[in-house]
Amino acid sequence: DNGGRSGRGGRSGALSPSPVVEEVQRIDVNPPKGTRDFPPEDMRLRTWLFNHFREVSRLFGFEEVDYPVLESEALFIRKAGEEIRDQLYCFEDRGNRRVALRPELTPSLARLVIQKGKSLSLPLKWFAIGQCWRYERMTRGRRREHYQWNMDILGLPEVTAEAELISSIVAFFKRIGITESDVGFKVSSRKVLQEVLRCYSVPENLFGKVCIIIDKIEKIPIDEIKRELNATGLSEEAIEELLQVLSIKSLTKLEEILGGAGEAVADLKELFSLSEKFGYSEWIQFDASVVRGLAYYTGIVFEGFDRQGKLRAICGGGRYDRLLSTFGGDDVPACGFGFGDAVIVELLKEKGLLPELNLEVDNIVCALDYDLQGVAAEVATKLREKGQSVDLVLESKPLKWVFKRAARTNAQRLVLVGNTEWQKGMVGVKILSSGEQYEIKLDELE
Ligand SMILES: OCc1cccc(Br)n1
Repeated sequence: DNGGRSGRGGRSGALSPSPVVEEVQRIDVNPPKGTRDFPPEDMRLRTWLFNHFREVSRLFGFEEVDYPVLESEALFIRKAGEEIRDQLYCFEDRGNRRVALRPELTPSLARLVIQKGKSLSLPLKWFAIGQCWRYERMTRGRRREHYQWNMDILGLPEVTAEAELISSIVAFFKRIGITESDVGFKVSSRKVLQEVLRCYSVPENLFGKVCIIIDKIEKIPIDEIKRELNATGLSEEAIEELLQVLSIKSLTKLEEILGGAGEAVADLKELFSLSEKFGYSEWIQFDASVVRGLAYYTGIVFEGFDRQGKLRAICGGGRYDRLLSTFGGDDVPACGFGFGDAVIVELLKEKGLLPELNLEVDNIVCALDYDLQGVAAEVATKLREKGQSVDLVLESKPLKWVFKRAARTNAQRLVLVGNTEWQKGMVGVKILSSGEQYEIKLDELE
């Protein structure tokens, strides 16, 4: 069915009017609230960003993995009061199963590692770039989906794993022109909190909840923080001491307060020493107030921030040694990070570092007469088999139109198939940047 279009060489694209035109209500052509389309120019930037994510992951010897966007809701039900839980994009499917669009990738990784069990050889280094979802009341007009790059190392209890992960993020920043004067990493350890809470014999099961409250320290008033901490059962004294410790910005000071025997100080000292060896010590700073907003972190935590303080956290991660056992699996030491696709673009805009990405095509091939459409297809196929991209004009168009399209698509070369030349087995070529033009035998066309 040619859709009512006229025959060969006729005006293409014109549909013969249907006999009865019923009034069709126009659908909402915007994507659902909080979601984005990626038209070509936006997709070029996303592809550019993801290619850097992938190249860094390759340089660090990580293997790519992925999981379903849809997971069992149970994977994300944690009782620590996390925002990610309150905003879970969950529903009951037609089989009456409780399911959710993943709000993060780490629980899926844990699920797959448990599923694979002993067949996996540790340590494993996996990376993923996946779309993650949250259902937030649109009052705040924030997005409901973003793409996250995750890198995770499982099976390594040593702090070298965290040091390697931060190194990979630094490598990414450097590739796109971001320096340590633009961004830094605030680094701490949840063991700092643990050691303080232990002094006040706070039960371990409160640990996640306390962390989630403290993660809000810069987002809600301090009195609200104290009230919520109090509501978990912490004494006034414990709360005061906790807030004191959280304001510490130097490891030396931390050691004075906690003593030198604890794991928190030892881990952090080792990380800062490794950062010298990795060559990114200028990028990181100790900041005891960093706890991150996910309940399952158990050790070192870190977050990338813009030094101008204009943007939300760029990325974040840490150690989560106990996550697998919360799903009934055997614990495996683990650490990883998530890096969203939105804040980084805001940062690149701020810094004037957005790349110029234009559509590029090597050739535009056009038959000057519709009878030569087959020959044009032959030319296009030959060039494509040589690895050259070809925008083949699939209809009869005036040369003016072809030149206009060549300019818009930034075609490097125009190949014209015309009767005169084709009688001699030749095609016409025009190099669009220089204007140089010549005839050439088809089998000599490179
Ligand atoms: O960073 C939290 C988050 C999770 C899912 C989707 C979006 Br947008 N943001």
